[in-house]
Amino acid sequence: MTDFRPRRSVLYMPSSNERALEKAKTLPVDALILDLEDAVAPDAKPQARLNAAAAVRSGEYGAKELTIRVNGADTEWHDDDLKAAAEAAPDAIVVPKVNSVDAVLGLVDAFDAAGVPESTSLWAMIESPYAILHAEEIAAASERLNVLVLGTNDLVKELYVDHVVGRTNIVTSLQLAVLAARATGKVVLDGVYNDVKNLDGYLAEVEQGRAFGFDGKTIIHPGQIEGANKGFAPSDEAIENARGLIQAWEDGKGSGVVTYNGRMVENLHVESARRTLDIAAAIEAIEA
Ligand SMILES: CC(C)(COP(=O)(O)OP(=O)(O)OC[C@H]1O[C@@H](n2cnc3c(N)ncnc32)[C@H](O)[C@@H]1OP(=O)(O)O)[C@@H](O)C(=O)NCCC(=O)NCCSC(=O)C[C@H](O)C(=O)O
Ligand SMILES: [Mg+2]
Repeated sequence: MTDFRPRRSVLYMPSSNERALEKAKTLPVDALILDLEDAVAPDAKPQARLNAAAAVRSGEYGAKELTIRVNGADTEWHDDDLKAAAEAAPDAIVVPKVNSVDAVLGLVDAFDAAGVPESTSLWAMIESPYAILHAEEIAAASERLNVLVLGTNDLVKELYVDHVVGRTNIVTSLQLAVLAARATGKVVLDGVYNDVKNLDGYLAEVEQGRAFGFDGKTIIHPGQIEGANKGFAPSDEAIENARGLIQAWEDGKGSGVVTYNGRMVENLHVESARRTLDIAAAIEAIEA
């Protein structure tokens, strides 16, 4: 696995909230989304834009991946947001409501026109029924797009449904997004959990997202960081199992069938075990 970057916990923060921007410097998240969109009132957008750009340029956020969420391409704020982001050169620009291949291609052109450096990638938010149904094409539309971000609040709104325990009414959407990411080699991040005081409900959703195959979770409050960091990292048991399985495979070279803990081991299991160890090593490196 090359170029793996942990994105277990990806924290949104309103770029208008200077206290939160300051606090985020010390929070143990893998990535930050400095928001200019929904979390920022229209009047506050110009100052939020300046704050987000200053935060990226400050060099005070350690190894965290820094991204700026601009307002959507069809809004009056988009061009100014993109210009400010281009100058600040974050790791990625997060664009909301990306619904089609044409939208991705338009954004890539807009990035070039605004002078967004090549080192800044595009994270596309998948948050409408149409985007879910076209997630694979959207994900494959450009090399520059490396992360799909689920916008489950907008998705629930667009589906005319409610937020329900277990997310039973959007399971198909979540799984289609994961399938699209895996089919195209992109990263995929789960949506946010709004009830910031309900830790048990949040942890259940982390576990569900991990089980579905998401790479990490977008979050909205510092109290959600630990759960995501733990939930999207290989457990001690998984690491130990991966090491043992690889050892059994190496020891058994030349013999026909290898077993570990009573289970058949094939090359594909060894590949999964190596992936687990690579992820664990990447997490250890950023936490060192
Ligand atoms: C949800 C909140 C409004 C709650 O805020 P608050 O009541 O102030 O929380 P606390 O008092 O418990 O905060 C404790 C301290 O933590 C800091 N804090 C809180 N949230 C953040 C944060 N996101 N980043 C950094 N720091 C944060 C507070 O400043 C307190 O600090 P201190 O005073 O020093 O102790 C609030 O959490 C919040 O605004 N969260 C982010 C909301 C947001 O960004 N929403 C937009 C994205 S979600 C979305 O819609 C995704 C998608 O588009 C979709 O459709 O689903
Ligand atoms: Mg949204």
